[in-house]
Amino acid sequence: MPALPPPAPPAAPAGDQRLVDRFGRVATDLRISLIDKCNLRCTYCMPADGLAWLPKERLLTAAEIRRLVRIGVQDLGVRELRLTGGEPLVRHDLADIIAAVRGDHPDLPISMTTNGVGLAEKARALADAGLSRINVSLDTLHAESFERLARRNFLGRVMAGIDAASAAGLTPLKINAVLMRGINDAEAPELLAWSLLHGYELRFIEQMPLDADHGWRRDNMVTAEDTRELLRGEYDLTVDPGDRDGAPAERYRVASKREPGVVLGTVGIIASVTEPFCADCRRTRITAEGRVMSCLFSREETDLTALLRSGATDREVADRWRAAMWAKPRAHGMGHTGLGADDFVQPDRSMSAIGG
Ligand SMILES: Nc1nc2c(ncn2[C@@H]2O[C@H](COP(=O)(O)OP(=O)(O)OP(=O)(O)O)[C@@H](O)[C@H]2O)c(=O)[nH]1
Ligand SMILES: C[S@@+](CC[C@H](N)C(=O)[O-])C[C@H]1O[C@@H](n2cnc3c(N)ncnc32)[C@H](O)[C@@H]1O
Ligand code: SF4
Ligand code: SF4
Repeated sequence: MPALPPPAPPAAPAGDQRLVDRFGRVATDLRISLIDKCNLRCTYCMPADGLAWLPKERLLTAAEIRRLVRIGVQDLGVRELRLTGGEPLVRHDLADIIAAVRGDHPDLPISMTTNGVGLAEKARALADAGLSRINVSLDTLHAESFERLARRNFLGRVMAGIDAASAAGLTPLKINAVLMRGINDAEAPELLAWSLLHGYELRFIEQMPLDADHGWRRDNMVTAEDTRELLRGEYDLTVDPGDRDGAPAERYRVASKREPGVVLGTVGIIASVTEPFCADCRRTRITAEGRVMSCLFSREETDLTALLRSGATDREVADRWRAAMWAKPRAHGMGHTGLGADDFVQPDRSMSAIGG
């Protein structure tokens, strides 16, 4: 944490209070981590044991989250909200938070990224509360690989969660898969076949250096090109001509090699390491304890909770948030892209504690 608040951005033109940074980017996509706690321990994210959870009183309350979203949307130009974690389903007041935000913003797209454990029991209530759509993380269709990757034996619960979310209309439903060399990379075509069959949009995510164990190695990760190569055995891929619109995922149209030209659906690849998209980044993040992280790899965090709890006005909160975003680094938490470069420093926190 910096000792002082970050430098203030220049005075905005009247009426323009957006979250701009020094490189001309405008953050419109708000990601809030609801809780740092998780019921899985994916090897690329959390350690096998340990990692103390934040005490409850340090988490943003439902009312604070509602207020931050209101300030973001009404004053700072936020246009979409993503709820994440840790595992957002672990938060007991999740449906209440969604309902409160939905009540304030009838047209705001509200999505959630989840590991799917417990989703079967909650999907309908979340949809009724006003959740728009959902992304579920699923790296493998095999129980043994699931247990190796997540260190828990919950594949059946995740599958049931995906079914329930689909039935509840939380669509388009996207599946996030991190490929790990020698564990689930050979499964890439099978995961795609399964997703196409069910009408889910699969995205393969390059593993980033955000694991608590600091075990990431650039020369051992499965790259976007490796992934395309794995898929090319079974499918033809062509870049989707649609506007990417700041999305991390590059989308590809998928055709079967057996019936060339017949488009079966799409697949996305999120190549944060080898084909970074920082130049068009539109993200602003708030951690579960209410700190703004202007970049996933920021080493500076700006606390809003103390302001919220000290009677600050909306304007004061918005100004602090804008100042944090003004200081956003160019890319990958530094002045250039290069995860794994000599001058890259991995954040102390794991992905689960930042909010993926
Ligand atoms: N480098 C980088 N990677 C990100 C960022 N946001 C998300 N990701 C990666 O993309 C993965 C998928 O993120 P999701 O939470 O599903 O969100 P999304 O892909 O932006 O969302 P939609 O396509 O709109 O549903 C995350 O697990 C991260 O690995 C970001 O700002 N920077
Ligand atoms: C941190 S999790 C939080 C939400 C929820 N627990 C889940 O797993 O979907 C969000 C996303 O981050 C991804 N993720 C976690 N660690 C990662 C890493 N080191 N590199 C790339 N993606 C990662 C997960 O696969 C997941 O899709
Ligand atoms: S990726 Fe999601 S499910 Fe896996 S340990 Fe991290 S926060 Fe938990
Ligand atoms: S690494 Fe930082 S700048 Fe690059 S896309 Fe992610 S959040 Fe944006």
